Amino acid sequence: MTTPFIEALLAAERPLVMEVKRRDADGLDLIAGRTPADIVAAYEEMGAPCISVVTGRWFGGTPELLRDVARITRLPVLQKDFITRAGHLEQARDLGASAVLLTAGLLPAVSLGKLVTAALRAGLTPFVEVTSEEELAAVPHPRDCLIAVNNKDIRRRERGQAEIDRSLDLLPALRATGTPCPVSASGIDGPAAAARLLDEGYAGLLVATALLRAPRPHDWLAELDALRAPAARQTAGA
Ligand SMILES: O=C(O)c1ccccc1NCC(=O)[C@H](O)[C@H](O)COP(=O)(O)O
Repeated sequence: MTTPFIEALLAAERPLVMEVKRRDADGLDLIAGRTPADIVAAYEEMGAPCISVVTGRWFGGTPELLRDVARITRLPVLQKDFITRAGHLEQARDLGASAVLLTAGLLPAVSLGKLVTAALRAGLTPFVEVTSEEELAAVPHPRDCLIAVNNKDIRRRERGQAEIDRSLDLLPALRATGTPCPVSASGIDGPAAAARLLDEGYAGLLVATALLRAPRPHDWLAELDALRAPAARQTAGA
């Protein structure tokens, strides 16, 4: 089963989930005086197939930020927060989310299973983040989930260096689950890392800090396009 969030990403020529996030892992401002509407308009203009909104407090988010973004855009919206209960899923849907982050490393396997099932029943795409094969093995219904490898460690508040090799190493295991849209998330700091992940076979990437900090985001994306292998560009969005 695919969902609007997964379909949008799979159909995109440049499959980047572009994120609205108020603060980086060190608490530094990422917004620079822009409104959520400014950021969403820029992302839409740059061809984002989907938008992510961090509502987690560590990153300066609030539920209202999700509601505001979902009201402005017709693109499918992912909520990134510490979702641990079915009530959070209802709240996400009421605020306008199409997809919800479920962090495998923070949830006991039983809870992850219940939340994936409840999200699917509620019409929400489970965006399940993993950092290891053990966490991946605990993801139920992988064909119905979007599974993402997080290159950072949320238990360390995403501080420190990203490990892009984690995504590269885990890709065969992700594919073996049958998940329709493997995604690499967090710490993708420039066009070179993004191009490499897409060329290696990732169907989508999630990027916040690098795009929000880019002095000229269009140039960032143009460089990504130029770096991607021609064959990969042809098959993307097919
Ligand atoms: O990963 C989580 O579990 C999490 C939970 C609650 C709020 C945010 C969470 N993660 C944050 C992110 O995943 C990053 O914002 C996202 O991947 C973008 O990373 P970056 O491009 O490095 O800003």
